[in-house]
Amino acid sequence: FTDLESEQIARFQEYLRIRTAHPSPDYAGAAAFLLPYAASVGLRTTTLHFTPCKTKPLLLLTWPGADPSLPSVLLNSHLDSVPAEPEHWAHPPFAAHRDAATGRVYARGAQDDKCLPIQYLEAIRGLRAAGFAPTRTLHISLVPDEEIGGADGFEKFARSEEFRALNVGFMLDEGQASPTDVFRVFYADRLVWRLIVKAAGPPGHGSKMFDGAAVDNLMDCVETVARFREAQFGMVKAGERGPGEVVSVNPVYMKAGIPSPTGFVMNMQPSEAEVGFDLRLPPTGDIEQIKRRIKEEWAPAHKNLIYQLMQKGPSTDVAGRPIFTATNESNPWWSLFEQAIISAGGKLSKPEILSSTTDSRFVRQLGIPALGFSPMTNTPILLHDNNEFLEDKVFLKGIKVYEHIIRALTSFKG
Ligand SMILES: CSCC[C@H](NC=O)C(=O)O
Ligand SMILES: [Zn+2]
Ligand SMILES: [Zn+2]
Repeated sequence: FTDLESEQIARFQEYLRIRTAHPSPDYAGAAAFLLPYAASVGLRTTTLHFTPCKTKPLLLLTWPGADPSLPSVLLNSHLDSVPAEPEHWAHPPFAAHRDAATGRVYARGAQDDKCLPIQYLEAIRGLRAAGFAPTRTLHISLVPDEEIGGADGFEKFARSEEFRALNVGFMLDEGQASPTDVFRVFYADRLVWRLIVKAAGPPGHGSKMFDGAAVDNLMDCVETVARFREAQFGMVKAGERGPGEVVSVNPVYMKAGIPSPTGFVMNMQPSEAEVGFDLRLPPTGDIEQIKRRIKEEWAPAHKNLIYQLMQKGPSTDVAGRPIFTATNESNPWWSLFEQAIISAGGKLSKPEILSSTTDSRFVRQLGIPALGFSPMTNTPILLHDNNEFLEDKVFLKGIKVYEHIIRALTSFKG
């Protein structure tokens, strides 16, 4: 590695060592690292707050363009990470250990998405060194709380006067790693719903066989949902649909039983039981059809089941259309992005729907085009997983890719 490359890897490790994982992300630590860093590459910095306690900063970094009248380009990244269970990791999740043999940097957030701000800032450093000056203004937003839904983060930001004033024409946000040598890009997120089903039934002796116990009723629900899930997953396994193109429904918690000092009472069948599902639909998915299914098949009242269905985030854009970004000639930003990847020597896969959810949805909802992209090829998908890592060479290559992307997007005069 060159001296610069070694420094870039060290900066990545330094950021990974700041504990920005939930449930108590060190946002102050992240800001104390990122703000002077951004200033050192010549960016203007601002800190916004959308909570009264001011514990959730949103950092805004700006590289002014020669023509501030043109809509700007926004690069986004969330500051927070999901928690890690250190006992299941080969290396401590906040040590950012670099394995000398493989170059893998292990840390919570290595892929999701703490590589991004370092790559953005180092790309800007590289472009400045090459004498490049943007025509359009470039903004970077570093936002809190994406992993918990963004209510105090991008959701409030997107509704703010400060956001409107940025006059954003296009946004790039996180994507997902690619196990092959082809870059992946995402033009939509799925819609997020939460489903809670509660069962009731007569209690009874643990030894008694009878119909209609609460757990019996709940199992009916879980089995019906499992059959639907198998059919959806089957289409993914068969390669007929991408993972973002089907409805996913996964049980995420189950609750039943009568607690006792040593655990649960073992010889009583409880009168209540409950299950929670994470439910996701493609942006064009038919929620009315799913609602009918829940009412008639998954949680019918005649089986003593009641349910709550809650939507998390928007289901259409401000004009009432499904939320996705065009990936054809109708969207000039798409062509610029595609060309930038080619000029960086990369190949791009067919645009996909992301199976999970990002802050992009708040921007797309406003009718502003946004793509999900994380430049990580030949990398296993380890977001939210144990032993999350990113290889140093892949990380460094990403910096070069962003140089091409930033150059192309901020030079667009159309
Ligand atoms: C309710 S929005 C939740 C956002 C979250 N994002 C990343 O994992 C997700 O579950 O996809
Ligand atoms: Zn993420
Ligand atoms: Zn995540």
